[in-house]
Amino acid sequence: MKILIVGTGYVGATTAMVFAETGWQVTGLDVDAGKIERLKEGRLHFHEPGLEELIAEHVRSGRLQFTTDKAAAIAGHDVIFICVGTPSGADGSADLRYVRQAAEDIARHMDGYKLVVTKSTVPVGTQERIKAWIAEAQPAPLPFDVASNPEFLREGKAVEDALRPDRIVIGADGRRAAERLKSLYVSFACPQLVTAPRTAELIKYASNSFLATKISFMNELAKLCDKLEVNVSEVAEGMGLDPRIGPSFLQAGLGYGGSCFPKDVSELVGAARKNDADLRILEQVMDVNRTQSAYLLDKARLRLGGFAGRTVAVLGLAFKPDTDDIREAPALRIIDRLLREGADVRLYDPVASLPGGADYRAVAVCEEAEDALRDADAVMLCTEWPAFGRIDWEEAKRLLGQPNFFDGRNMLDAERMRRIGYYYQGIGSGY
Ligand SMILES: NC(=O)c1ccc[n+]([C@@H]2O[C@H](COP(=O)([O-])OP(=O)(O)OC[C@H]3O[C@@H](n4cnc5c(N)ncnc54)[C@H](O)[C@@H]3O)[C@@H](O)[C@H]2O)c1
Ligand SMILES: O=c1ccn([C@@H]2O[C@H](COP(=O)(O)OP(=O)(O)O[C@H]3O[C@H](CO)[C@@H](O)[C@H](O)[C@H]3O)[C@@H](O)[C@H]2O)c(=O)[nH]1
Repeated sequence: MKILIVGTGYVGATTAMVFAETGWQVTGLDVDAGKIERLKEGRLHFHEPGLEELIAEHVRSGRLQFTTDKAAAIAGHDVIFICVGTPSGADGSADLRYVRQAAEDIARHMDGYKLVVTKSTVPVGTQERIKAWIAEAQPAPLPFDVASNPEFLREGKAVEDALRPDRIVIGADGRRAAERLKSLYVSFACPQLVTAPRTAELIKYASNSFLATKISFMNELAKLCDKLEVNVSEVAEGMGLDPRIGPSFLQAGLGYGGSCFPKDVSELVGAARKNDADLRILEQVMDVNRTQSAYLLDKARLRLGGFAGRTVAVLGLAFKPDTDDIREAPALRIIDRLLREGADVRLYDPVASLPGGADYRAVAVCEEAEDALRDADAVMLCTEWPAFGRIDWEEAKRLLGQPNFFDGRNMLDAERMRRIGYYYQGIGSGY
Protein backbone atom coordinates (compact mmCIF):
# COMPACT_ATOMS: atom_id res chain seq x y z
CA MET A 1 0.00 0.00 0.00
CA LYS A 2 1.23 3.50 -0.80
CA ILE A 3 0.33 6.19 1.68
CA LEU A 4 -0.61 9.79 0.90
CA ILE A 5 -0.63 12.41 3.63
CA VAL A 6 -2.80 15.44 2.86
CA GLY A 7 -1.54 18.45 4.82
CA THR A 8 2.07 18.59 5.99
CA GLY A 9 1.79 20.64 9.20
CA TYR A 10 2.73 19.26 12.63
CA VAL A 11 0.56 16.17 12.32
CA GLY A 12 1.02 15.54 8.58
CA ALA A 13 4.81 15.87 8.62
CA THR A 14 5.07 13.66 11.70
CA THR A 15 2.68 11.04 10.29
CA ALA A 16 4.63 10.97 7.02
CA MET A 17 7.82 10.35 8.99
CA VAL A 18 6.20 7.57 11.07
CA PHE A 19 5.01 5.58 8.07
CA ALA A 20 8.32 6.05 6.22
CA GLU A 21 10.11 4.92 9.39
CA THR A 22 7.94 1.77 9.57
CA GLY A 23 8.75 0.84 5.99
CA TRP A 24 5.95 2.29 3.85
CA GLN A 25 6.27 4.37 0.70
CA VAL A 26 4.86 7.79 1.62
CA THR A 27 4.00 11.05 -0.17
CA GLY A 28 3.16 14.32 1.57
CA LEU A 29 0.82 16.70 -0.25
CA ASP A 30 0.21 20.32 0.69
CA VAL A 31 -1.36 23.37 -0.94
CA ASP A 32 1.45 25.49 0.47
CA ALA A 33 4.24 25.37 -2.14
CA GLY A 34 6.76 26.99 0.25
CA LYS A 35 6.38 24.21 2.82
CA ILE A 36 6.67 21.53 0.12
CA GLU A 37 9.83 23.08 -1.34
CA ARG A 38 11.51 22.95 2.07
CA LEU A 39 10.30 19.43 2.80
CA LYS A 40 11.60 18.20 -0.56
CA GLU A 41 15.03 19.33 0.62
CA GLY A 42 14.50 17.52 3.92
CA ARG A 43 13.97 20.78 5.82
CA LEU A 44 11.10 21.43 8.20
CA HIS A 45 9.02 24.61 8.35
CA PHE A 46 8.54 24.44 12.13
CA HIS A 47 10.63 23.60 15.19
CA GLU A 48 10.17 20.03 16.40
CA PRO A 49 13.12 18.24 18.04
CA GLY A 50 14.43 15.28 16.03
CA LEU A 51 11.83 15.41 13.26
CA GLU A 52 13.81 17.20 10.58
CA GLU A 53 16.66 14.67 10.73
CA LEU A 54 14.28 11.73 10.25
CA ILE A 55 12.43 13.43 7.41
CA ALA A 56 15.71 14.28 5.68
CA GLU A 57 16.87 10.68 5.99
CA HIS A 58 13.72 9.32 4.35
CA VAL A 59 13.72 11.97 1.63
CA ARG A 60 17.29 10.93 0.80
CA SER A 61 16.36 7.24 0.71
CA GLY A 62 13.40 7.99 -1.59
CA ARG A 63 10.89 6.46 0.84
CA LEU A 64 9.36 9.86 1.48
CA GLN A 65 8.36 12.33 -1.23
CA PHE A 66 6.54 15.64 -1.23
CA THR A 67 4.36 17.28 -3.85
CA THR A 68 1.75 19.96 -4.55
CA ASP A 69 0.29 17.96 -7.45
CA LYS A 70 -3.10 16.88 -6.07
CA ALA A 71 -4.27 14.96 -9.13
CA ALA A 72 -1.19 12.75 -9.48
CA ALA A 73 -0.83 12.25 -5.73
CA ILE A 74 -4.43 11.18 -5.13
CA ALA A 75 -4.55 8.90 -8.17
CA GLY A 76 -1.31 7.19 -7.25
CA HIS A 77 -2.06 6.20 -3.63
CA ASP A 78 -4.34 3.64 -1.94
CA VAL A 79 -4.50 5.05 1.57
CA ILE A 80 -5.00 8.77 2.10
CA PHE A 81 -4.61 10.38 5.53
CA ILE A 82 -6.32 13.75 5.95
CA CYS A 83 -4.12 15.85 8.27
CA VAL A 84 -5.34 19.37 7.47
CA GLY A 85 -6.17 21.98 10.10
CA THR A 86 -9.55 22.20 11.85
CA PRO A 87 -9.32 25.62 13.52
CA SER A 88 -12.05 27.17 15.65
CA GLY A 89 -14.65 29.01 13.61
CA ALA A 90 -16.21 32.32 14.71
CA ASP A 91 -18.69 30.52 17.00
CA GLY A 92 -15.98 28.35 18.62
CA SER A 93 -16.94 25.18 16.74
CA ALA A 94 -14.50 23.33 14.46
CA ASP A 95 -14.22 24.83 10.99
CA LEU A 96 -14.24 21.88 8.58
CA ARG A 97 -13.59 23.80 5.36
CA TYR A 98 -10.10 22.32 4.85
CA VAL A 99 -11.35 18.80 5.55
CA ARG A 100 -14.17 19.27 3.06
CA GLN A 101 -11.74 20.64 0.48
CA ALA A 102 -9.47 17.63 0.96
CA ALA A 103 -12.43 15.23 0.66
CA GLU A 104 -13.61 16.91 -2.55
CA ASP A 105 -10.07 16.89 -3.97
CA ILE A 106 -9.91 13.15 -3.27
CA ALA A 107 -13.32 12.61 -4.90
CA ARG A 108 -12.31 14.47 -8.06
CA HIS A 109 -9.00 12.74 -8.60
CA MET A 110 -9.57 9.19 -7.33
CA ASP A 111 -9.04 6.46 -9.92
CA GLY A 112 -10.10 3.38 -7.96
CA TYR A 113 -10.71 2.19 -4.38
CA LYS A 114 -9.32 4.52 -1.70
CA LEU A 115 -9.17 4.20 2.06
CA VAL A 116 -9.54 7.74 3.39
CA VAL A 117 -8.45 8.18 7.01
CA THR A 118 -9.02 11.28 9.11
CA LYS A 119 -6.19 12.13 11.45
CA SER A 120 -7.33 15.72 11.88
CA THR A 121 -9.36 16.31 15.03
CA VAL A 122 -12.96 16.43 13.82
CA PRO A 123 -16.36 16.57 15.55
CA VAL A 124 -18.52 13.51 16.03
CA GLY A 125 -20.30 12.71 12.78
CA THR A 126 -17.57 14.01 10.48
CA GLN A 127 -16.74 10.56 9.09
CA GLU A 128 -20.35 10.38 7.77
CA ARG A 129 -20.06 13.90 6.36
CA ILE A 130 -16.79 13.08 4.58
CA LYS A 131 -18.45 10.04 3.02
CA ALA A 132 -21.25 12.25 1.74
CA TRP A 133 -18.85 14.95 0.46
CA ILE A 134 -16.82 12.38 -1.48
CA ALA A 135 -19.88 10.65 -2.90
CA GLU A 136 -21.35 13.98 -4.05
CA ALA A 137 -18.14 15.26 -5.66
CA GLN A 138 -17.16 12.06 -7.49
CA PRO A 139 -17.51 12.42 -11.28
CA ALA A 140 -18.36 8.69 -11.42
CA PRO A 141 -18.99 6.34 -8.48
CA LEU A 142 -15.84 4.54 -7.31
CA PRO A 143 -15.55 2.53 -4.08
CA PHE A 144 -14.01 4.04 -0.96
CA ASP A 145 -14.06 3.81 2.82
CA VAL A 146 -13.64 6.57 5.37
CA ALA A 147 -12.11 5.77 8.76
CA SER A 148 -11.18 7.84 11.78
CA ASN A 149 -7.72 7.56 13.33
CA PRO A 150 -7.23 10.46 15.75
CA GLU A 151 -3.73 11.66 16.53
CA PHE A 152 -2.52 12.08 20.10
CA LEU A 153 0.98 13.53 19.64
CA ARG A 154 2.21 16.49 21.66
CA GLU A 155 4.20 19.27 20.06
CA GLY A 156 7.78 19.25 21.24
CA LYS A 157 7.53 15.48 21.77
CA ALA A 158 6.02 14.58 18.40
CA VAL A 159 8.67 12.07 17.33
CA GLU A 160 8.55 10.09 20.56
CA ASP A 161 4.75 10.24 20.84
CA ALA A 162 4.16 9.23 17.22
CA LEU A 163 6.72 6.43 17.06
CA ARG A 164 5.81 5.05 20.47
CA PRO A 165 2.18 5.99 21.04
CA ASP A 166 0.26 4.95 24.17
CA ARG A 167 -2.65 3.77 22.05
CA ILE A 168 -3.94 3.68 18.50
CA VAL A 169 -7.64 4.35 18.00
CA ILE A 170 -9.24 3.13 14.80
CA GLY A 171 -12.80 4.18 14.03
CA ALA A 172 -14.19 2.13 11.16
CA ASP A 173 -17.66 1.17 10.02
CA GLY A 174 -16.67 -2.01 8.22
CA ARG A 175 -14.12 -4.85 8.15
CA ARG A 176 -12.40 -3.69 4.95
CA ALA A 177 -11.42 -0.31 6.40
CA ALA A 178 -10.56 -1.68 9.86
CA GLU A 179 -8.33 -4.48 8.54
CA ARG A 180 -6.46 -2.24 6.09
CA LEU A 181 -5.87 0.42 8.69
CA LYS A 182 -4.75 -2.15 11.28
CA SER A 183 -2.28 -3.59 8.78
CA LEU A 184 -0.49 -0.22 8.67
CA TYR A 185 0.11 -0.42 12.41
CA VAL A 186 1.26 -4.07 12.76
CA SER A 187 4.69 -3.05 14.00
CA PHE A 188 3.26 -1.00 16.91
CA ALA A 189 3.22 -2.71 20.31
CA CYS A 190 0.70 -0.42 22.07
CA PRO A 191 -2.99 -1.22 22.66
CA GLN A 192 -5.12 -0.74 19.54
CA LEU A 193 -8.80 0.01 19.95
CA VAL A 194 -11.08 -0.63 17.00
CA THR A 195 -14.39 1.11 17.43
CA ALA A 196 -17.13 3.02 15.61
CA PRO A 197 -16.03 6.23 13.84
CA ARG A 198 -18.23 8.41 16.07
CA THR A 199 -16.65 6.88 19.18
CA ALA A 200 -13.13 7.41 17.83
CA GLU A 201 -13.96 11.04 17.08
CA LEU A 202 -15.27 11.59 20.61
CA ILE A 203 -12.32 9.82 22.26
CA LYS A 204 -10.06 12.54 20.87
CA TYR A 205 -12.13 15.47 22.20
CA ALA A 206 -12.82 13.75 25.52
CA SER A 207 -9.10 13.05 26.04
CA ASN A 208 -8.01 16.62 25.38
CA SER A 209 -10.87 18.02 27.44
CA PHE A 210 -10.08 15.77 30.38
CA LEU A 211 -6.42 16.83 30.32
CA ALA A 212 -7.49 20.48 30.13
CA THR A 213 -9.77 19.83 33.13
CA LYS A 214 -6.82 18.56 35.17
CA ILE A 215 -4.91 21.74 34.33
CA SER A 216 -7.76 24.12 35.21
CA PHE A 217 -8.40 22.20 38.43
CA MET A 218 -4.78 22.69 39.47
CA ASN A 219 -4.87 26.35 38.44
CA GLU A 220 -7.89 26.96 40.67
CA LEU A 221 -6.28 25.01 43.50
CA ALA A 222 -3.11 27.10 43.06
CA LYS A 223 -5.03 30.27 43.92
CA LEU A 224 -6.24 28.66 47.13
CA CYS A 225 -2.65 27.52 47.81
CA ASP A 226 -1.49 31.14 47.62
CA LYS A 227 -4.06 32.07 50.28
CA LEU A 228 -3.22 29.10 52.50
CA GLU A 229 0.57 29.49 52.10
CA VAL A 230 0.97 26.01 50.61
CA ASN A 231 3.10 25.22 47.57
CA VAL A 232 0.89 23.78 44.81
CA SER A 233 3.81 21.93 43.16
CA GLU A 234 4.30 19.91 46.33
CA VAL A 235 0.57 19.27 46.55
CA ALA A 236 0.68 18.05 42.93
CA GLU A 237 3.61 15.78 43.74
CA GLY A 238 1.71 14.21 46.61
CA MET A 239 -1.47 13.84 44.58
CA GLY A 240 0.40 12.34 41.64
CA LEU A 241 1.73 9.46 43.74
CA ASP A 242 -1.78 8.01 43.68
CA PRO A 243 -1.82 5.90 40.49
CA ARG A 244 -5.52 6.69 40.08
CA ILE A 245 -4.56 10.35 39.68
CA GLY A 246 -1.12 10.04 38.08
CA PRO A 247 1.62 12.68 38.13
CA SER A 248 1.10 14.29 34.72
CA PHE A 249 -0.89 17.40 33.79
CA LEU A 250 -1.01 18.64 37.36
CA GLN A 251 1.27 21.61 36.73
CA ALA A 252 -0.35 24.90 37.66
CA GLY A 253 0.69 27.88 35.58
CA LEU A 254 -0.54 30.39 33.05
CA GLY A 255 -3.09 27.95 31.66
CA TYR A 256 -3.15 25.80 28.58
CA GLY A 257 -2.48 27.21 25.14
CA GLY A 258 -1.57 25.76 21.78
CA SER A 259 -3.51 24.76 18.74
CA CYS A 260 -5.44 21.93 20.39
CA PHE A 261 -6.78 22.27 23.94
CA PRO A 262 -8.46 25.69 23.55
CA LYS A 263 -10.18 24.81 20.28
CA ASP A 264 -11.06 21.23 21.21
CA VAL A 265 -12.60 22.11 24.58
CA SER A 266 -14.55 24.88 22.89
CA GLU A 267 -15.84 22.50 20.18
CA LEU A 268 -16.96 19.92 22.76
CA VAL A 269 -18.76 22.54 24.83
CA GLY A 270 -20.50 23.75 21.67
CA ALA A 271 -21.45 20.19 20.69
CA ALA A 272 -22.98 19.65 24.14
CA ARG A 273 -24.99 22.87 23.88
CA LYS A 274 -26.24 21.99 20.38
CA ASN A 275 -27.36 18.61 21.67
CA ASP A 276 -29.08 19.96 24.78
CA ALA A 277 -26.54 18.25 27.02
CA ASP A 278 -24.74 19.86 29.92
CA LEU A 279 -20.97 20.06 29.98
CA ARG A 280 -20.86 22.77 32.65
CA ILE A 281 -17.62 21.44 34.02
CA LEU A 282 -15.89 22.21 30.72
CA GLU A 283 -17.41 25.70 30.58
CA GLN A 284 -15.70 26.34 33.91
CA VAL A 285 -12.47 24.79 32.61
CA MET A 286 -12.52 27.32 29.76
CA ASP A 287 -13.38 30.17 32.08
CA VAL A 288 -10.54 29.39 34.49
CA ASN A 289 -8.14 29.18 31.56
CA ARG A 290 -9.28 32.51 30.10
CA THR A 291 -8.48 34.38 33.29
CA GLN A 292 -5.32 32.56 34.34
CA SER A 293 -2.77 34.96 32.86
CA ALA A 294 -4.59 37.89 34.51
CA TYR A 295 -3.84 36.27 37.88
CA LEU A 296 -0.08 36.65 37.42
CA LEU A 297 -0.49 40.11 35.88
CA ASP A 298 -2.45 41.21 38.95
CA LYS A 299 0.38 40.11 41.22
CA ALA A 300 2.96 41.98 39.15
CA ARG A 301 0.82 45.11 38.82
CA LEU A 302 0.28 45.24 42.56
CA ARG A 303 3.99 44.91 43.27
CA LEU A 304 5.06 47.52 40.68
CA GLY A 305 2.22 49.94 41.43
CA GLY A 306 1.09 49.75 37.79
CA PHE A 307 2.91 48.95 34.56
CA ALA A 308 3.09 52.42 33.00
CA GLY A 309 6.74 53.34 32.41
CA ARG A 310 7.97 50.03 33.88
CA THR A 311 10.30 47.70 32.00
CA VAL A 312 9.17 44.08 32.03
CA ALA A 313 11.33 41.21 30.80
CA VAL A 314 9.15 38.46 29.33
CA LEU A 315 10.94 35.11 29.18
CA GLY A 316 9.33 32.65 26.78
CA LEU A 317 6.79 33.17 24.05
CA ALA A 318 5.98 29.67 22.72
CA PHE A 319 2.88 28.05 24.25
CA LYS A 320 5.18 25.38 25.72
CA PRO A 321 8.87 24.49 25.49
CA ASP A 322 10.47 22.73 22.51
CA THR A 323 8.18 24.29 19.94
CA ASP A 324 8.03 27.58 18.06
CA ASP A 325 4.24 27.41 18.04
CA ILE A 326 2.63 30.55 19.48
CA ARG A 327 -1.01 29.67 18.77
CA GLU A 328 -3.03 30.67 21.88
CA ALA A 329 0.22 31.17 23.80
CA PRO A 330 -0.46 32.72 27.24
CA ALA A 331 2.67 34.89 26.74
CA LEU A 332 0.89 36.74 23.96
CA ARG A 333 -1.96 37.65 26.31
CA ILE A 334 0.55 38.85 28.89
CA ILE A 335 2.44 40.96 26.34
CA ASP A 336 -0.80 42.45 24.94
CA ARG A 337 -1.85 43.50 28.41
CA LEU A 338 1.57 44.89 29.37
CA LEU A 339 1.68 46.97 26.21
CA ARG A 340 -1.83 48.25 26.72
CA GLU A 341 -0.96 49.34 30.25
CA GLY A 342 2.13 51.22 29.12
CA ALA A 343 4.99 48.86 30.01
CA ASP A 344 8.22 48.63 28.03
CA VAL A 345 8.39 44.96 27.10
CA ARG A 346 11.66 43.13 26.49
CA LEU A 347 11.14 39.62 25.14
CA TYR A 348 13.36 36.59 24.81
CA ASP A 349 12.42 33.16 23.46
CA PRO A 350 15.00 30.64 22.20
CA VAL A 351 13.02 29.77 19.03
CA ALA A 352 9.59 31.40 18.79
CA SER A 353 8.96 34.77 17.11
CA LEU A 354 6.22 37.36 17.50
CA PRO A 355 3.68 37.65 14.69
CA GLY A 356 4.56 40.30 12.12
CA GLY A 357 2.58 43.53 11.83
CA ALA A 358 2.15 46.65 13.87
CA ASP A 359 0.75 45.14 17.09
CA TYR A 360 4.08 44.09 18.55
CA ARG A 361 6.40 46.71 17.05
CA ALA A 362 6.92 48.25 20.48
CA VAL A 363 8.34 45.02 21.91
CA ALA A 364 12.14 44.86 22.16
CA VAL A 365 12.99 41.37 20.96
CA CYS A 366 16.29 40.24 22.49
CA GLU A 367 18.89 37.77 21.21
CA GLU A 368 19.79 36.52 24.70
CA ALA A 369 17.85 36.15 27.94
CA GLU A 370 20.40 38.41 29.67
CA ASP A 371 19.61 41.24 27.22
CA ALA A 372 15.95 41.05 28.15
CA LEU A 373 16.76 41.19 31.86
CA ARG A 374 18.92 44.31 31.67
CA ASP A 375 17.43 47.10 33.85
CA ALA A 376 14.03 45.39 34.01
CA ASP A 377 11.70 46.19 36.91
CA ALA A 378 10.24 42.70 36.78
CA VAL A 379 10.69 39.35 35.07
CA MET A 380 7.65 37.40 33.88
CA LEU A 381 8.50 33.81 32.96
CA CYS A 382 5.86 32.49 30.54
CA THR A 383 7.38 29.32 29.04
CA GLU A 384 9.45 26.82 31.02
CA TRP A 385 12.32 26.48 28.55
CA PRO A 386 15.00 24.34 30.26
CA ALA A 387 17.60 27.04 29.46
CA PHE A 388 15.88 29.37 31.97
CA GLY A 389 16.62 26.85 34.70
CA ARG A 390 20.33 27.01 33.83
CA ILE A 391 20.61 30.78 34.23
CA ASP A 392 22.62 31.79 37.29
CA TRP A 393 19.84 33.81 38.90
CA GLU A 394 22.06 35.12 41.66
CA GLU A 395 24.36 36.61 39.02
CA ALA A 396 21.42 37.72 36.85
CA LYS A 397 20.05 39.79 39.74
CA ARG A 398 22.81 42.33 39.08
CA LEU A 399 21.42 42.94 35.58
CA LEU A 400 17.94 43.74 36.80
CA GLY A 401 16.71 47.17 37.84
CA GLN A 402 14.62 45.50 40.56
CA PRO A 403 14.67 41.80 41.52
CA ASN A 404 10.96 41.12 41.02
CA PHE A 405 10.24 37.68 39.58
CA PHE A 406 6.83 36.40 38.47
CA ASP A 407 7.12 32.76 37.51
CA GLY A 408 4.13 31.82 35.37
CA ARG A 409 5.23 28.18 35.17
CA ASN A 410 6.43 27.57 38.75
CA MET A 411 9.69 26.60 37.13
CA LEU A 412 12.20 27.91 39.64
CA ASP A 413 12.69 26.98 43.26
CA ALA A 414 10.59 29.52 45.16
CA GLU A 415 12.50 29.19 48.42
CA ARG A 416 15.91 29.57 46.77
CA MET A 417 14.81 32.56 44.69
CA ARG A 418 13.60 34.32 47.85
CA ARG A 419 16.74 33.37 49.71
CA ILE A 420 18.97 34.95 47.07
CA GLY A 421 17.02 38.18 47.27
CA TYR A 422 14.19 38.06 44.80
CA TYR A 423 10.64 39.12 45.42
CA TYR A 424 9.36 35.86 43.89
CA GLN A 425 5.80 34.90 43.10
CA GLY A 426 4.63 31.86 41.19
CA ILE A 427 1.14 30.51 40.66
CA GLY A 428 0.36 28.88 43.96
CA SER A 429 3.94 29.02 45.17
CA GLY A 430 3.02 29.60 48.80
CA TYR A 431 2.20 33.28 49.17
N1 LIG B 1 -0.53 20.17 16.32
C1 LIG B 1 -0.71 19.10 17.06
O1 LIG B 1 0.09 18.85 17.97
C2 LIG B 1 -1.86 18.16 16.85
C3 LIG B 1 -1.89 16.93 17.52
C4 LIG B 1 -2.98 16.06 17.31
C5 LIG B 1 -4.01 16.41 16.44
N2 LIG B 1 -3.96 17.62 15.81
C6 LIG B 1 -5.02 17.94 14.84
O2 LIG B 1 -4.49 17.63 13.53
C7 LIG B 1 -4.97 18.58 12.57
C8 LIG B 1 -3.79 19.27 11.90
O3 LIG B 1 -3.09 20.00 12.86
P1 LIG B 1 -1.68 20.69 12.53
O4 LIG B 1 -1.23 21.37 13.77
O5 LIG B 1 -0.80 19.70 11.85
O6 LIG B 1 -2.15 21.78 11.45
P2 LIG B 1 -1.28 22.80 10.59
O7 LIG B 1 -2.09 24.00 10.43
O8 LIG B 1 0.10 22.86 11.14
O9 LIG B 1 -1.15 22.05 9.18
C9 LIG B 1 -2.22 21.83 8.29
C10 LIG B 1 -1.65 21.80 6.87
O10 LIG B 1 -2.69 21.43 5.96
C11 LIG B 1 -2.47 22.13 4.75
N3 LIG B 1 -3.70 22.10 3.94
C12 LIG B 1 -4.87 22.77 4.16
N4 LIG B 1 -5.77 22.42 3.23
C13 LIG B 1 -5.18 21.52 2.40
C14 LIG B 1 -5.63 20.77 1.26
N5 LIG B 1 -6.86 20.89 0.78
N6 LIG B 1 -4.75 19.95 0.66
C15 LIG B 1 -3.50 19.81 1.14
N7 LIG B 1 -3.03 20.47 2.23
C16 LIG B 1 -3.86 21.31 2.86
C17 LIG B 1 -2.02 23.50 5.20
O11 LIG B 1 -1.35 24.21 4.18
C18 LIG B 1 -1.09 23.13 6.39
O12 LIG B 1 0.25 22.95 5.97
C19 LIG B 1 -5.91 19.50 13.35
O13 LIG B 1 -7.21 18.99 13.26
C20 LIG B 1 -5.41 19.39 14.79
O14 LIG B 1 -6.42 19.66 15.73
C21 LIG B 1 -2.90 18.49 15.97
O1 LIG C 1 0.51 20.10 33.71
C1 LIG C 1 0.37 20.80 32.69
C2 LIG C 1 0.52 20.28 31.38
C3 LIG C 1 0.33 21.13 30.30
N1 LIG C 1 0.04 22.45 30.48
C4 LIG C 1 -0.19 23.34 29.32
O2 LIG C 1 -1.12 22.72 28.47
C5 LIG C 1 -0.88 23.07 27.12
C6 LIG C 1 -0.84 21.86 26.22
O3 LIG C 1 0.31 21.10 26.52
P1 LIG C 1 0.58 19.67 25.85
O4 LIG C 1 -0.61 18.82 26.03
O5 LIG C 1 1.86 19.15 26.36
O6 LIG C 1 0.80 20.08 24.31
P2 LIG C 1 0.00 19.90 22.94
O7 LIG C 1 1.04 19.78 21.90
O8 LIG C 1 -1.03 20.96 22.83
O9 LIG C 1 -0.71 18.45 23.04
C7 LIG C 1 -2.08 18.28 23.39
O10 LIG C 1 -2.90 18.49 22.26
C8 LIG C 1 -2.60 17.61 21.15
C9 LIG C 1 -3.48 18.03 20.00
O11 LIG C 1 -4.76 17.53 20.07
C10 LIG C 1 -2.84 16.17 21.59
O12 LIG C 1 -2.56 15.29 20.49
C11 LIG C 1 -1.95 15.83 22.78
O13 LIG C 1 -2.22 14.51 23.23
C12 LIG C 1 -2.25 16.84 23.89
O14 LIG C 1 -1.40 16.60 25.00
C13 LIG C 1 0.43 23.87 27.13
O15 LIG C 1 0.13 25.25 27.06
C14 LIG C 1 1.05 23.54 28.47
O16 LIG C 1 1.84 24.60 28.98
C15 LIG C 1 -0.10 22.96 31.78
O17 LIG C 1 -0.39 24.15 31.96
N2 LIG C 1 0.07 22.12 32.84
